[in-house]
Amino acid sequence: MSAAIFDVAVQKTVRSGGRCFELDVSFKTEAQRTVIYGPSGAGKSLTLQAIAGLLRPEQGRIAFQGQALFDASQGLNLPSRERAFGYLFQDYALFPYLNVRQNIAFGLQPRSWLNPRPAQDDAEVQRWLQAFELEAVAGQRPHELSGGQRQRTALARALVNKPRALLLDEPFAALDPDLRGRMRDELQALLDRIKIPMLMITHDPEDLARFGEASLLISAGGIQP
Ligand SMILES: Nc1ncnc2c1ncn2[C@@H]1O[C@H](COP(=O)(O)OP(=O)(O)OP(=O)(O)O)[C@@H](O)[C@H]1O
Repeated sequence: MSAAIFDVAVQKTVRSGGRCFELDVSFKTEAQRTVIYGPSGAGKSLTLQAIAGLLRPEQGRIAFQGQALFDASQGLNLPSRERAFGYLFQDYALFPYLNVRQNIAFGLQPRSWLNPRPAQDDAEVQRWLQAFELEAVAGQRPHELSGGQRQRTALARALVNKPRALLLDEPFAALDPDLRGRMRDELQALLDRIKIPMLMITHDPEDLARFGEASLLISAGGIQP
């Protein structure tokens, strides 16, 4: 029997301004494309951050294709970089003072001066500039881009390091409805081409219909049965 792509069972309590939110999510998926769907404030982003290694749960375990990434009982917490996932933030989180090419190159693993980046890394940046038709705007900064170009830049940054899986936080929420449709087509074509597992969180039923080979419903911090 093959290992699940994602096998997650974690708990975390977050507190802010006197409020307390309990995340207690547990799911296992064998699908290449999984969508976690739920309302605002349900705990979607916290779940994705825990899987990416950006948020440390208090309890539980996270495994990817049979490899443990986090295991509280064993004190294991693989750093985000070693998990090697491509992460697309809801607001894209592009660096405003870096141009498109530099933003994409930022996704590459940092290397020391003793171990400089090989030339093929620049070829990788070039490859994604071409793939997403960003060459013409490669020297422009995020505020000089359209919404679609910003999203493609962020996706290119997530992909340039050849991630083992793509984690997408509301990838289309910042786009107007027209563009949303087009970018969904683009993502679908991309996933068909690169064939890496994808985990998406969204509150948009259209995303669920389109990408939810497996779908999970989350509300009030937990996955619903
Ligand atoms: N860093 C944090 N510190 C404290 N509380 C947080 C933190 N991040 C999120 N929360 C709280 O945890 C709850 C779940 O947040 P989360 O961002 O996971 O929701 P979400 O389902 O992704 O919502 P949305 O669709 O609006 O992005 C919310 O009540 C939020 O206020």
